[in-house]
Amino acid sequence: GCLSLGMLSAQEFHLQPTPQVYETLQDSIVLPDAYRFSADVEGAASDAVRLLGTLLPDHQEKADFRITVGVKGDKAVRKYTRLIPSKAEGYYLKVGKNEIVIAGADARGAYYGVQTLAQLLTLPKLPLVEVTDYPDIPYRGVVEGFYGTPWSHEARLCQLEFYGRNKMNVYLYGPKDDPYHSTPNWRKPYPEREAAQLKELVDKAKENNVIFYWAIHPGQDIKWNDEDRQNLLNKFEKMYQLGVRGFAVFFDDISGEGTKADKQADLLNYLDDHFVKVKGDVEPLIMCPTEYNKAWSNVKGGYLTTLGEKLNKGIQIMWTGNSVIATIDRETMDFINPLLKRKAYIWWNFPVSDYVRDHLLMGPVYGNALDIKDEMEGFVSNPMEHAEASKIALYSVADYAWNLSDYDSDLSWKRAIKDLMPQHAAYLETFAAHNSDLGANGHRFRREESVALQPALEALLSTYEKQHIIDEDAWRQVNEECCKIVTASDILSVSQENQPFIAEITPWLMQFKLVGQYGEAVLQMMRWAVTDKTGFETAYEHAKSLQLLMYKVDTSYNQNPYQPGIKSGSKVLLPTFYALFEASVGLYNQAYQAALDTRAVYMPYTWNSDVPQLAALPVLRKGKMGNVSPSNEVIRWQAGGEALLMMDQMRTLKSLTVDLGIADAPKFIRLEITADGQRWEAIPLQPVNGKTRFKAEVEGRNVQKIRLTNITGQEQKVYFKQFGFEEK
Ligand SMILES: CNC(=O)C[C@@H]1[C@H](O)[C@H](O)[C@@H](CO)N1CCCc1ccc(F)cc1
Repeated sequence: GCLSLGMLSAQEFHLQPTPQVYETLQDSIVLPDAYRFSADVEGAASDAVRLLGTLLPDHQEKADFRITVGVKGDKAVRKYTRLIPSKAEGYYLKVGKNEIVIAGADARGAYYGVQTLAQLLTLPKLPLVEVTDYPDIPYRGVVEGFYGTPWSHEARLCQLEFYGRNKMNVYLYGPKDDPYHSTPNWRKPYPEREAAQLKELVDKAKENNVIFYWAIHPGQDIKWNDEDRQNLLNKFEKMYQLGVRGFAVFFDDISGEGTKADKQADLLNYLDDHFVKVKGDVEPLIMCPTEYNKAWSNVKGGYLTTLGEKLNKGIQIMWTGNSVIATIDRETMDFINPLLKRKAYIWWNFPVSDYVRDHLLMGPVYGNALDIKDEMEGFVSNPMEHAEASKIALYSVADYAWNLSDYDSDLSWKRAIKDLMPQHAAYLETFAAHNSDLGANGHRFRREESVALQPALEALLSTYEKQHIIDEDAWRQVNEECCKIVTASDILSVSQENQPFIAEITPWLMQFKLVGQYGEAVLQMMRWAVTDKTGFETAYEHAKSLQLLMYKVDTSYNQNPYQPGIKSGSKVLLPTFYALFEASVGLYNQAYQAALDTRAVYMPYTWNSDVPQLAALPVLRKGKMGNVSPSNEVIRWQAGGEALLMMDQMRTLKSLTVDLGIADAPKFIRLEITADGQRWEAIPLQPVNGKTRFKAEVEGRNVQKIRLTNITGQEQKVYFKQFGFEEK
């Protein structure tokens, strides 16, 4: 089931999301078990009244403590009218000595007022407060819009309750890999079981005051004719019958006919005029454009301006920012809003990790501007396929979107962790602090990692590498953290506090523990490198065994075809331990005229390129296989640009495959190999699947380097879908 807010003590208490105006008076009360209730029960505040009923014991008529709930205009709250903010979803909340008042600007505002009261009721004593509150951004929430395994039904039910508590008011259902959402089965109605589950989600969303939008992704094969327009209308009608009252059309990640702006606009306007306006009880349409970020847009081509001019004013248009994965600032909004002739509705691609599937993004939500609350129509987060793990970022997205100017990314992150696991928050914070970066990736989007420990790690490494001495204070801090890492990993892995969450992150907990143990072993190696030969050798063997164990975890779990494996502490922690390992072995070899292998990571392949987007891609090795991680970005490969795969020594190949997402790759890209680094030999690319995949005949060839060069004399735009080889 879903988890409720854990007990919080008063001094650390903070309302979530941060209210606009919030005054705690010095005193507090104990809520009496009898109170008089006045509300227009059948009125607009019915959701608020229902939620309040779940929070408070049954009330009795005769009592002097009064609880009043209503919406502006209700008789019950008439005398508070001027205290109610005149902002959509706003509310006034007062806890007084003998009364509680919740007066909403509208129904959802009253509901949010009760959600805030619900947080106050978790305190040991109910503080006297006055809250005047309302959201900065009109639409706040989540778009389930990622590639990969869609969230489970249970996970979605839990998410909706989380959104209700955190005042998120939208959930857009648009999982890229749901066949009935996208090409070609968008035309088909859901089978009975899925339909029943969607109906349950719609009901759960309503219960939590979340608008459930069902999105359709027809663009890859839609025909611009009456038949397909009717197909789309029919599907929307089916979803309407399931209770859906919010609809979206996503035209992202498509090619061909479906990308035409005027056709898209005609379709959306038709749906607006003949479905939304006819039904009368459906939210304004949302659309995601094909050019959904600045890097991919061609303003002169007129796609965005055509949408801006042609789309009915009420239709909301999504935007991911200056690139696919980007933080949002004023410059971003100043670019797009004039083109769309309306405020863009931000689709924020974080913490989505479908392009770095071996990493978890558990760090703070930071980098979005705090002064752009009037520039956005909506702000929704595209999360990870790990629903519970995404809640850390989603909690802070809710916090940011409700009140931008008071947002503090680090405080919000700490609160998000406490909200997810109240009892084991300290352990979860240790885990989240070191599992936050994405690793090298085609979008070149990175996050900070191990922030608090960085100074000690840097001091320890630089002192040791430069002066061959141990900075004792740094050594102690790092050793303490390694101990915490091992402890936290074990305690979290058996925690009963949120089992679905632990199930999602267990492989990463295993890896994280090994990183901590590896750190401990390396710290011992440093300690004994020149003082205790036997002690060093034991620690060295232990470190080597832990390296192998980390490799085993990374090649056994999460073996998806995109970014397989399990990475933990990959940006700062582990690289520092690798460097300390190599330095200490170097010192030992010198001290004892030994020749231990200093290499920490056995990575025989190196990849680099003068094509910036290619240079950013990580190279992976698994057994005899090597490949460069695919890039989801369109690669702009300049004339003469080249990419090099270098082996640490001569190696004999068995096979080599290339897929650049274009059918005539051999015309653009030359593939060459060399055994001695001097003489290069071009190897022809032979089509494999009659589409965009090619193989090079390298069976038995001795190779030290492989080179790919753009030989067309001009820039080429290609995808880097696959570059892999196998050794004999
Ligand atoms: C607003 N819509 C999107 O952001 C679309 C997609 C999905 O939502 C995905 O979750 C997200 C981040 O990976 N986007 C990346 C797109 C990559 C991509 C790049 C080049 C391609 F050829 C295909 C896909």
